Amino acid sequence: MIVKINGIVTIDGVAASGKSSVASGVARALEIPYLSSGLLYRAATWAALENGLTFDTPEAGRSLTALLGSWKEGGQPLTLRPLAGGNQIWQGDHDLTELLHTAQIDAQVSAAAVLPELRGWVNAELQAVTPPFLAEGRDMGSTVFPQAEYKFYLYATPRVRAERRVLERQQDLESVEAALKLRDERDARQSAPAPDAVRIDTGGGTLPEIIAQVMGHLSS
Ligand SMILES: Nc1ncnc2c1ncn2[C@@H]1O[C@H](COP(=O)(O)OP(=O)(O)OP(=O)(O)O)[C@@H](O)[C@H]1O
Ligand SMILES: Nc1ccn([C@H]2C[C@H](O)[C@@H](COP(=O)(O)O)O2)c(=O)n1
Repeated sequence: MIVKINGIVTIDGVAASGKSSVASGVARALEIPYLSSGLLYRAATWAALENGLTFDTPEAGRSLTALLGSWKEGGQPLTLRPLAGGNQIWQGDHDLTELLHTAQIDAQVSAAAVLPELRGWVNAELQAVTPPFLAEGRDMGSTVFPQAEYKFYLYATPRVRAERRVLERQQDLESVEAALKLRDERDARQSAPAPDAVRIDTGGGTLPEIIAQVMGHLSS
């Protein structure tokens, strides 16, 4: 059965719960783009670190958004390319995507994402996109697109998520699990999923099965 979406689908969830992988699979099946809000937060964190900005001063948020604004004015904006196979972030003609999934960015991104000015910048970037699309992150169905047609929330135990992550990165299981728990705790202080989202435990199936579960809700 072909499912047609004209509006917005949101997928929120905890770190490494499978948001991007599930979003990519569902977006491909629906033939619509998906937008990774986490990638925008990661890119802004990278920009701050590259330019010696810190996140713990009263002017941190303004300094960071001023930097992003100056890049835009200079014709080198951070740009999200919402490719269905995997989102990319470019600055001018440089693809930054590979630089954004490091342990250093993982450790710093929650501190950047707490800044209201940065949250406003990310939300405005996403809200400028014309539907249909799928948006994934932490607060897509609650704050950014409360009007979404369909909302999902993905979760899994820290151990399941850490076991998956160590397959992608050269790190040991215990430290990955500890870092995920810390990021969960920090992220939960600044963003909450929509209470009306369908909750899916991604530990309960393979990736194709979880994608099929989401598709089942969209077609019913
Ligand atoms: N059943 C499953 N559901 C979702 N992801 C799975 C599943 N099984 C394995 N994975 C794997 O889990 C890993 C983490 O997924 P992904 O990067 O999509 O998560 P994420 O929530 O977007 O992460 P982050 O919050 O760090 O950006 C990927 O390697 C993905 O292939
Ligand atoms: N809607 C969002 C999306 C992301 N963040 C922050 C918090 C995350 O730790 C970080 C990286 O996101 P991920 O790649 O893990 O999806 O970005 C947020 O606060 N709100």
